[in-house]
Amino acid sequence: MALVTNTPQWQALTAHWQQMSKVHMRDLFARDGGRAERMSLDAAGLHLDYSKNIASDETLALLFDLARAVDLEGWRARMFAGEPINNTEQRAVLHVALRNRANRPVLVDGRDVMPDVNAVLEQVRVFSEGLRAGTWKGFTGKAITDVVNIGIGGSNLGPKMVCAALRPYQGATPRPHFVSNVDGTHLMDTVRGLDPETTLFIVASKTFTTQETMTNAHSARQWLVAALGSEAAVRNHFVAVSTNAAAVAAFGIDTENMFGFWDWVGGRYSLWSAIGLPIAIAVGFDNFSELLAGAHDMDAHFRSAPLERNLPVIMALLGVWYVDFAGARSQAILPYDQSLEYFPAYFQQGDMESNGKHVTRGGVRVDYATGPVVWGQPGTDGQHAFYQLIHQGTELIPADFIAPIHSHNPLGDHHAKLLANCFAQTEALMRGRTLDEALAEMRAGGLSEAESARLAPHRQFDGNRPTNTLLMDQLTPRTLGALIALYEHKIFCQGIVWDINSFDQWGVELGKQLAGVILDELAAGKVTADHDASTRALLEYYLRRR
Ligand SMILES: O=P(O)(O)OC[C@H]1O[C@](O)(CO)[C@@H](O)[C@@H]1O
Repeated sequence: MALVTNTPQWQALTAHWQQMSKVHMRDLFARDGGRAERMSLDAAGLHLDYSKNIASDETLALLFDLARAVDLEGWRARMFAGEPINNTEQRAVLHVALRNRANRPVLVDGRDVMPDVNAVLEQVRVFSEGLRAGTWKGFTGKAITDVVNIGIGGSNLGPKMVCAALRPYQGATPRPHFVSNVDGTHLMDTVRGLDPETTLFIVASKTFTTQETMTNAHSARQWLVAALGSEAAVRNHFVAVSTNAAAVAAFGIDTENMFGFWDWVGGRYSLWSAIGLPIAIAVGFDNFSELLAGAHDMDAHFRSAPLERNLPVIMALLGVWYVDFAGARSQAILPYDQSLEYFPAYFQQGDMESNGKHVTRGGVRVDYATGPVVWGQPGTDGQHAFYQLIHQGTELIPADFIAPIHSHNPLGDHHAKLLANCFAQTEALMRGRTLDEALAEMRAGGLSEAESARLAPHRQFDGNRPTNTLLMDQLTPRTLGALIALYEHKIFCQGIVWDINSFDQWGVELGKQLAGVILDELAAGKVTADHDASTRALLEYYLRRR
């Protein structure tokens, strides 16, 4: 298939940006009293205001034309139908089946996967409830107080992000902990202070071969056995979440204590599967079910709403608009909720591992930009760190602002202040401050004409910086589920427009392979492989000084 850049729809958008790049959002609002209302949308408990974008009705119409030209609706149907749309691994992409609360049959190779999905969910329910009730005992007969998830990437970030986001739903115990980095400091810092008699480890790895996870799991096992004095203790203190039963058994974990999932669940889309076990343990299975239900609400919306009223589609197309036509290179995610502290990091993997691709599904090198750099952190910390660049830097950085109407911690006027900042930032980013406004403000403040003129260029803001604002009543398991699913589907839609496979991750393999070679050399104390001069010198430097 020809590259998407050759389609008339893409070319129309290129020409359209020539006009829109001269338009200021201030004027779009001034000309059109209905803009904010028309460009707002509610679905699955979320409210999206996308009116503060450098986009007119014509822009959106052209973007929807592009979506239709690439058959977004057809691809969406193919994903939900379980077709192998991950074409480099010949796999279906069915995280939607994991939260298919309607229990609609989902066929993979002619077989309904829902009975398996429901069976694992039931296993998660029984185990998590037993652990929370204290009926699952450690080796010495004590109930579990601390659960350490050992995993990395998709086997870490999702449960870690959700456990933090749903802290208000957690009791005093069991406390969730997360170890991912192969740096021994991570494991040691985590287990220091934990009681081995009341600690359970979940080894979470789809492949059960990932170096970081297996290294941490073996060290955790040693820590436990040394403390409890018996190999037999492993049975009570280790469970596994994996697709690789043989490797789980080889590690010494009883496969009775293994929670399975399937190759049609991508790592970065797996928190809805048994990878979510730490979530069910931390907040209870009912809340975990609510999380799935929220995602299912968003799935139903994504699947059935027309493109023009479809939240993930709109956010995806606006993202394409900035990346491919306005030259934006990054996308900020700015939650105004401390509980969402790991949300940007979660979607850094979700988005960048999915859409950081340079060839089309057919293997042809693209001649357009694909996935942007995704980054962010909670407001208001970010305001005092990097917002300066978003306001007055030379980069165009589209930003998503996410906030709940109600806080779980309604302390004095904290939340009003937090939200005042959130709304003020999007207003300032859109409006900016003209030179005349800057001058008038300084004169009113008593500055001399000369001083006002000198400072005015520094105090002037262009504005016209695009933002989306996403609001929800409160960050509950249900609204969080919908929010995560919204971003997942956004990523999917962008992958379809860019004609890339969003569900493989070959780009992380080369580094893994080379690390294996280097590790052997470090073990032998000698550089033997064929390295570039820089890498060779660094290895020799390290070997001389270690
Ligand atoms: O669950 P596993 O197999 O240990 O993989 C962990 C992570 O490694 C990757 O394969 C590559 O970073 C991710 O996609 C995945 O989430």
